[in-house]
Amino acid sequence: MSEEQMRRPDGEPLLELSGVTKKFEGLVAVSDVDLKVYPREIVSIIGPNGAGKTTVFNLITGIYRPTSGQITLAGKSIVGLNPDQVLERGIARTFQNIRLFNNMTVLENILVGQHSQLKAGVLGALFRWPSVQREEQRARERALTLLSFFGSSLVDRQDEYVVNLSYADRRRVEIARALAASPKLLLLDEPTAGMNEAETREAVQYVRRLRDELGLTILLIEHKLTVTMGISDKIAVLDYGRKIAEGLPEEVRRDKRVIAAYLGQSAEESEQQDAVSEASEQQQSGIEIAESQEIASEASELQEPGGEVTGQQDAELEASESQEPRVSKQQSVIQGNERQEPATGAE
Ligand SMILES: Nc1ncnc2c1ncn2[C@@H]1O[C@H](COP(=O)(O)OP(=O)(O)OP(=O)(O)O)[C@@H](O)[C@H]1O
Repeated sequence: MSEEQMRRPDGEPLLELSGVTKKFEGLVAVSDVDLKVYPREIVSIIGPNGAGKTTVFNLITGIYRPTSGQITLAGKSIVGLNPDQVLERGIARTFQNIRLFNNMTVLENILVGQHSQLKAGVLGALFRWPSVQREEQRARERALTLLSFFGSSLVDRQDEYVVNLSYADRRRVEIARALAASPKLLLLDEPTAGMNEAETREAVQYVRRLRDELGLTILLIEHKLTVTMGISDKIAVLDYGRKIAEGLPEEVRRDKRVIAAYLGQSAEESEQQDAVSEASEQQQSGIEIAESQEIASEASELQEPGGEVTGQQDAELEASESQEPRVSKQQSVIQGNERQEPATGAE
């Protein structure tokens, strides 16, 4: 029995990608990727900017349709489903750039997430039939239960406009909204982006609790390697759209192809770019964190001795995560094009 078979969790994969390829005209964004995610696993996808991570998320969630290959959830194909249908099947996600309704309250945002599960029709909502009122009451109670997963502070702020929340709180609300759809599989796109060290530590804990207490299976994209290494059962590494490595965090950390994929520039260049990118991220989120503290602490976390990866290599690895995309022109296309290819009906 191979090592992979020995440590493979029991049962069938919840999510399986087989030979998935996505081409955008001349560009192969994702190339022949295989990935199995078993129930209750936390699996991370990492890779340099432009490696294809977000495209994989967009393929799984029906924003894009694979050029070729198969994607199954619990053994059934989800290729060709649109994003709402994928959500109904049990895959919810959060976004790298938080997508909440800023002019709605915390509670209202969660209620929107439950919308697809409510039965009240237009007439019922208009005339406020008792059955509708009862359903609304249940939805509110459930929304509060979901918020309480993150402690009492968000429950206390349920009537606050989302725009007034800290960046970390908005990320929590976004996860609570994703949970409102009762997913089996949760896709988290950079769940700790823009967070300070303490918030990041807390986020790591609640990602674990999502699995341990709610039984969710989690696939995440995360740029902070300290987070990924600490939290993942398995890590898949993409580079130029190809999966170049997959395995336990320790295996991936020592993989020569992975190190080579990350080490494209000098540590000094990387650190400068990292500082600029961290600063703009913090500014956008409105969080005032001493950028130097963040960088210093990231660097010190990465200075653990041992293994084939030296402290410097590791710092370079971390720093290079924030470099500009390799294909910056195309990168700008992503933002505008993300929804330009709505998937058609189910296959
Ligand atoms: N809609 C699109 N049209 C054309 N090219 C695209 C589109 N979406 C993504 N790409 C290209 O596909 C490649 C992979 O992009 P993707 O956003 O998936 O990478 P990533 O690993 O998520 O990067 P990052 O870490 O910077 O978010 C990039 O070269 C990108 O420019």
